[in-house]
Amino acid sequence: MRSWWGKSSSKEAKKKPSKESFIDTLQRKLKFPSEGKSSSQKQRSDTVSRNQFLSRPVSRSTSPSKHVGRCQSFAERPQAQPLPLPCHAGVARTESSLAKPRQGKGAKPLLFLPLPKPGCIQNRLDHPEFDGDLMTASVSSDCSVDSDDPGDSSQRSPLASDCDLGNGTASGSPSSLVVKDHLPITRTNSKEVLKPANLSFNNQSPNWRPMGSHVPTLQGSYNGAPCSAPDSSLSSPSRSPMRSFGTDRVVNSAFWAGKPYPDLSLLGSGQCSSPGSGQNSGHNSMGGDMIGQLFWQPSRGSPEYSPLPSPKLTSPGPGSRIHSGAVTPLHPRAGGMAAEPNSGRSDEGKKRCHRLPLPPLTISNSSPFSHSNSAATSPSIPRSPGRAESLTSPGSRWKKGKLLGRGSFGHVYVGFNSESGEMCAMKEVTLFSDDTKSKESAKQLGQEITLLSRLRHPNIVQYYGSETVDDKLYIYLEYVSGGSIYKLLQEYGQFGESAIRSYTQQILSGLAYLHAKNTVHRDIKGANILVDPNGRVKLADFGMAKHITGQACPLSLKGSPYWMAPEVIKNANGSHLAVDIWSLGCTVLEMATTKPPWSQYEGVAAMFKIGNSKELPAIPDHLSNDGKDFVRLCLQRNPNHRPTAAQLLEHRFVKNAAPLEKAIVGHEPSGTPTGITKGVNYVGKAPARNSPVLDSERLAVHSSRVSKSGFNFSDIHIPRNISCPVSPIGSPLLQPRSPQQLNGRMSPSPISSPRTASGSSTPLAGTSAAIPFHNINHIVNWQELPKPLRSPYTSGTTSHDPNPNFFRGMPLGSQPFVLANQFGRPAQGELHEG
Ligand SMILES: Nc1ncnc2c1ncn2[C@@H]1O[C@H](COP(=O)(O)OP(=O)(O)OP(=O)(O)O)[C@@H](O)[C@H]1O
Repeated sequence: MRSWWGKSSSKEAKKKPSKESFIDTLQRKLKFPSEGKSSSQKQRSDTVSRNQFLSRPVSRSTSPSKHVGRCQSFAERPQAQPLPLPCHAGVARTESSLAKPRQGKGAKPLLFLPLPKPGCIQNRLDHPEFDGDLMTASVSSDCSVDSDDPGDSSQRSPLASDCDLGNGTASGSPSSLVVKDHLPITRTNSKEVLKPANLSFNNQSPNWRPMGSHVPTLQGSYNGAPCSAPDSSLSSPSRSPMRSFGTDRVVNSAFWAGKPYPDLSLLGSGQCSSPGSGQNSGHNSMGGDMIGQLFWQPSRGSPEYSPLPSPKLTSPGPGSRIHSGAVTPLHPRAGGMAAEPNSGRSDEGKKRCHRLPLPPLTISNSSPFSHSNSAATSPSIPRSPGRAESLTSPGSRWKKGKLLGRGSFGHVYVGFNSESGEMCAMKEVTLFSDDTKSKESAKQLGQEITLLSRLRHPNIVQYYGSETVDDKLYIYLEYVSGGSIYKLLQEYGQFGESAIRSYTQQILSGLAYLHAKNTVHRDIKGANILVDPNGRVKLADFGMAKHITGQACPLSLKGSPYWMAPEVIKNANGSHLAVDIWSLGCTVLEMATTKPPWSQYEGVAAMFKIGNSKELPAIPDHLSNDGKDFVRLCLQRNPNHRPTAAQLLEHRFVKNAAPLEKAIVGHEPSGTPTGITKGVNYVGKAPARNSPVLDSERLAVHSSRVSKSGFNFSDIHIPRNISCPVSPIGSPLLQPRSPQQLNGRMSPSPISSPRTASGSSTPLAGTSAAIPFHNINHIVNWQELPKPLRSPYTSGTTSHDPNPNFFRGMPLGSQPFVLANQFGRPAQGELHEG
């Protein structure tokens, strides 16, 4: 599969010299999508980042990767230099150091995206400046994601086009679209955005600015210094003095101002791990350190590979999970000045300076993790010998843990912060140069970042932040340990109706919130809906999501075939939001039967069926009448006839859905019925506990239905012992089931892989089945589609295709020419009727 992941060493060797240019190319393409299109855009591009990138070649030329063989011991690598002595003056985070990073050798610019504090996420959402900032970013990036005002499309930026985040239908220029979507990533690499003058948050209170500037950083309105922990590229097991920079510096930093990180002086880690050290960990999916990640084949660090451990490096064993950039030297631009005291090292090019992301601060008041009471840092916490070093690490950073799953564009790992004890999901994507899929990955991830950073809802996976480290992009997300609905279906079979009701209600809740923000997910399906151990459902994978404006435009061919609405397949004009409702109906059927509708057909045939026939999919008899009615409402071919998500929340099928989360005795505030917060009906107690301040927008979204329904959980008896199809295997500490353990109902899938805890979500992600998108261009008809692209639900399908996500994320121009043939439309770019 993903040939772009696993490149041979020789390939890599060839690539390395051009790696820098690839980044250049990538950056250029991402940042200057519209170069040549208009002088103003060009000028903007120049202003934003061109100058900054001019320094790249220098640093690139000194990339350690060029000098280090993949099997070379880490200790033998050129960058394994003695750690510098602490020098606060030299490492002070100053604006000037940000704006004028050292341009010498090794001054490799990094795309640094510090993590926001969840609290600041909240703050940001509560601040109108946030929207303004997004707006600014949108304008400067030609991104259609403009207004962030939930439910108020009237306030959307007039400059926003109706083009997809990833499609750019308005422009009609695939290339430009791709570039636009890269903005959130690439802009962060611009030193321009680091200048206070460009900051949208200058007027923010100091208490809000630091972390709150993170997301805007993604949007290009960066304010303050990056906040990630500095680290050293040196993988000395002993703590580096430079990592113990004084708290005063941190406290004085504008970036850190107001940030409740008294332990900032502990940033950085003295932990050393080798690229192969992860092997010592039974559940460590990523052996080695960040260097290993960065300069070894990405796949080598994953559990499915066997990286050679460096004999010269300490292998902390189970605790040797990789720091996010734990051994990556700080880059001066990435606030790396903090760890580049004297630049005394002669070989600056060997420094891979970037700061590590901070963990998300505790969102929930009830979170067992807090920085003042961190279990992870408690000396009373028993630690295995292998973890001791890890846990005593001073760094507040994420360590890459086991592999959770693989998607089309990257791997998702558990991230663990040994300082706070918190976990996250780290989505890692390697950005190779002139690789079509790499660009597509970056684009999609950029979209995902852009959208996710604006969302905050208990039924939507929370975005924490992102950063780019060399050729890898990391997105830090709320960790939802139960896995996807798809995976649960594969492992446990169809859901009972109570679970379906509850899940559907929660999906609707998330969709209602999303749609109120004029955002359509466009890829609702079981594989993109995660479940936590309490049965709380979270919408995930916003790579296909799109913010829509009022302008009408043909629907883009985006999504997963079996869940695609007819109007999408037919490229008809229609309500964009309604496509999610159709997909939800398909997902309900998926939960009820383990398969989406029309799964008896292979992909394109199914699409043809969906798009051209008048048939409705079969609804299982065992579904209640309410359930059947709900599905029928969702699967109305005329999108205008489909109820909205908010309306569907009033449907009997979901209205009385029982929460699956068990009550925690003594934790509920008196007088507040479980699941009800300020009149907002949620399944579970997430809003009350996980969101100190509920979004007014969310309240607005749901209050109407609550008032209409007058429903109160206290009015009914809610069984607490509902069988919850939540898989404990989602726990990062548990091993996935072996194929033999799976019952006969399930079709083989990557989830059976002993190396993958959760199912890969797309056939393209299959180990050997993935087809680079550009290769799909050569496919001329369905029969030529490789097996993995065929329906995973039909009998003749090979087993390694867990998800019929055939055309998901296809670059423009590569989208179903097959469909073009089928539907008589031109086979290029977006397929528009007429
Ligand atoms: N926040 C999360 N918490 C727990 N697991 C997650 C999380 N995000 C993703 N995963 C796991 O990683 C797998 C791949 O993630 P995801 O689908 O988001 O990647 P992707 O590259 O966007 O894939 P695709 O775009 O093909 O759907 C998922 O199937 C899921 O099992």
